[in-house]
Amino acid sequence: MFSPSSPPTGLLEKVFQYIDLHQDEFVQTLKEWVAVESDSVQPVLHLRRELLRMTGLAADRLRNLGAHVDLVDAGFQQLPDGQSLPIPPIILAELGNDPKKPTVCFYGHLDVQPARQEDGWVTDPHTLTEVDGKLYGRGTTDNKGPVLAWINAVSTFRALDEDLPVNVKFVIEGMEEAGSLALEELVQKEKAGFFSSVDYIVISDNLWISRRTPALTCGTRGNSYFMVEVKCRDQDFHSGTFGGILNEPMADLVALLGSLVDSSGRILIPGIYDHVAPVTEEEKRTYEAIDLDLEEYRNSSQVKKFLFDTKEELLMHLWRYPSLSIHGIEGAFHEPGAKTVIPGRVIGKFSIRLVPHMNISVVEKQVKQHLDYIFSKRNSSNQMTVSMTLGLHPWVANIRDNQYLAAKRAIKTVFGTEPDMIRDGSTIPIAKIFQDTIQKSVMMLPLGAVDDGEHSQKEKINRWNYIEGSKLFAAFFLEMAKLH
Ligand SMILES: Cn1cncc1C[C@H](NC(=O)CCN)C(=O)O
Ligand SMILES: [Zn+2]
Ligand SMILES: [Zn+2]
Repeated sequence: MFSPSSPPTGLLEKVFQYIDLHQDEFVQTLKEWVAVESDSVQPVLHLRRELLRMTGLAADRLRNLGAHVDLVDAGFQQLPDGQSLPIPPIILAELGNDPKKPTVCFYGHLDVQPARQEDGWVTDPHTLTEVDGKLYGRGTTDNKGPVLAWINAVSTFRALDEDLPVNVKFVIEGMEEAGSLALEELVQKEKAGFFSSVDYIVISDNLWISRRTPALTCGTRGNSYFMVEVKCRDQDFHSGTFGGILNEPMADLVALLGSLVDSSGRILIPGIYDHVAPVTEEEKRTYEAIDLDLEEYRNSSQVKKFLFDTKEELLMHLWRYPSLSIHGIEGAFHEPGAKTVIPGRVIGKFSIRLVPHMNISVVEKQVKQHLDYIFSKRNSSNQMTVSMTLGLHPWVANIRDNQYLAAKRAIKTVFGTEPDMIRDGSTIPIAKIFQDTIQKSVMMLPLGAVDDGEHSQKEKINRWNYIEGSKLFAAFFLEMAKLH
């Protein structure tokens, strides 16, 4: 009798064997992809050319699988300085359209964060380098490795001349790290087209909370990003000739930023916690079950002390409570040395991570009211302007959906364990957009380990995660077919 935890038999065994035998080829393709500096963050033409080249490589790979590939023109990005740069086309691809099978659509991105060896990489960030089973390189875990793992899973069925258990679609973009420019518009435009036959969406663009235990992600926080400008005049002053007779913009701004959050992490904006969903007993138990060694996590993060001492408190403050972070000050003097300047105009930047059931426009009002109040108390003659430049909703999965069940079974088969049911403190804006626009089930199925270092120096994916992850996607296809 079949049980999900029994060893793989028949087709699945053949698939796993094929993936094990061909793992060096899979790593080689990842190496070729990592070699392309597809940085979407720095707005320069030569990097946009690299992004175009990366898109071409992925499109070729998909065509070799037998997929029908559309490269959808995404127009241009307008830069603040009036220049414009091309946005790489978005790949819409499909393989199979058997009405008897479910259609699973994978979303991933080919662009990466900037990386320079001088920033503290041991190896060249664009030369995939294996050390002790760790594949170092920019984009290995975010997100080229997971995109290729999905492709490896599909290609294995093709290579074995086996029927694909599901119809597969791909949405692969090249501007995720720059805010998924043009993607929302495309999703809306293709709602009744490309997406009309999609039953499920899978995103693999976050990490486990553990180094060994796989995870399924059930929700992410949103974000609201604020800029607060304090202006005296457009030019800087000399503190020797103006110091003592001005309301200094930096003094105002530091007071404003200092009024936002206290040293225990509590946000000081009145009313901000009003709509945060209360914690239920059932929810509490989900944090207890998660595989997290607090000391190991703390040490590997090189932090002396976190704000919370228990695993449950820590996870709740990462995943289900809002947090406020101060990111930077534009216009401030920040270089080394002792310049005696009074900046004439400065912009403070901070953001509030949002959770259910916070309301973005309510948060915006509360922040503006609070800053108005603090500023008015200072009696400053400067001008303050507050704007919310980004409002991203939190996302919550429907974990009772079939695809979560299929993923759990596939994880059990490949890893022999139940997944950690996790949330993620950061935001993948497209998840909520997919859910709201095409109204189909969205699942986040991460492959990478907690210590992969996405966006950081020495980014890596473990060979084990990459190869077992390819198996996981293949097993997931088979479980989906069974459930349909
Ligand atoms: C750009 N931006 C501004 N507010 C939120 C974001 C998205 C960003 N997303 C990630 O990092 C993906 C992690 N897998 C974040 O959450 O900061
Ligand atoms: Zn990513
Ligand atoms: Zn990223």
